[in-house]
Amino acid sequence: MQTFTTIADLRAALAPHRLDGRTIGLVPTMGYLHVGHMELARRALADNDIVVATIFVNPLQFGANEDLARYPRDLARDQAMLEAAGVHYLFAPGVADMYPRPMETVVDVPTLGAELEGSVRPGHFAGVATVVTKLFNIAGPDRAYFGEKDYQQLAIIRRMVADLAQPLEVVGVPTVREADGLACSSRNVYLSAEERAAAAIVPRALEEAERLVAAGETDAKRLEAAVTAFIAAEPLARPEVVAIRDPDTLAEIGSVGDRPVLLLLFVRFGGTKLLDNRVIGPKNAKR
Ligand SMILES: Nc1ncnc2c1ncn2[C@@H]1O[C@H](COP(=O)(O)OP(=O)(O)OP(=O)(O)O)[C@@H](O)[C@H]1O
Ligand SMILES: CC(C)(CO)[C@@H](O)C(=O)[O-]
Ligand code: BAL
Repeated sequence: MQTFTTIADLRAALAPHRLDGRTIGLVPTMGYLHVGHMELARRALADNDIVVATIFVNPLQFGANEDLARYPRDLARDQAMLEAAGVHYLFAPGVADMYPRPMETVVDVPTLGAELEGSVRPGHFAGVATVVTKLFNIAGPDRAYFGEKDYQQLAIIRRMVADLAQPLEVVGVPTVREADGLACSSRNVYLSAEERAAAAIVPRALEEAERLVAAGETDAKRLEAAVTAFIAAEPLARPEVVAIRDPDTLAEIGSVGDRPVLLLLFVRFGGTKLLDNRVIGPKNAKR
């Protein structure tokens, strides 16, 4: 595997592959890799001739009081994991490589980006949409891989690709979990031992919601309230977003049980945010 830090070097390496008609899969990440990221890489390797992973902790998507400076980083370990998996190229630019000047041009997502996680992270999804567009422009992939764990992010990227006719396929990859059900996440390392044990409440809340719907709950607001109370019963957990939405449009919906609905959770443990979600209903029946 070759690692590049400049846009020009990555483009030079990919140009001959494109000329020879090889397909390129892109796996964008912020690094500190775990088995969830490696599942994206595995899928990309299965579908494409050449796979490019990217590691960039993107300042544009962090709010002023967020964890940009302390975001976990370990490039040598990440390189070894990607190399062992068979990834062909790693693009790991510095901030000056990606943003040599302040960005004048950005991709905004004013409606989808303002709700749910966006309501507690203003500007976050515009930062994501902008960097992902730039990574697409740099690598020119045929397919790009994103985790379903970041459901709103995946929905926004799908919408962006459609709205802007970006010439690639977006592939969503199911969430990889720890033994107790907690979704793998780079930020899990921030959790204290007590918080890590308590965090199992998050996937259990998804199970609880599924149980309530199976038991006949039909009202979205009542279900949100019940799930919020279930999470809040764990003293270390602060539920910030508990929302039932349309799985495709993320629009609010009133009733559950008659069609698949998205349950999206954003829960804080101390200073750490954890995300999870599940599509509940007929669409999810075989999961
Ligand atoms: N458990 C997981 N299963 C599948 N994909 C995942 C998982 N965790 C993250 N991803 C995906 O990996 C890509 C890169 O995510 P990122 O580097 O932000 O990792 P992360 O673990 O989500 O980090 P954070 O803890 O900062 O949210 C995203 O598309 C994300 O959805
Ligand atoms: C897609 C992404 C790499 C853009 O910075 C980031 O938001 C992430 O890791 O999910
Ligand atoms: N995993 C999404 C990237 C972020 O939280 O900034």
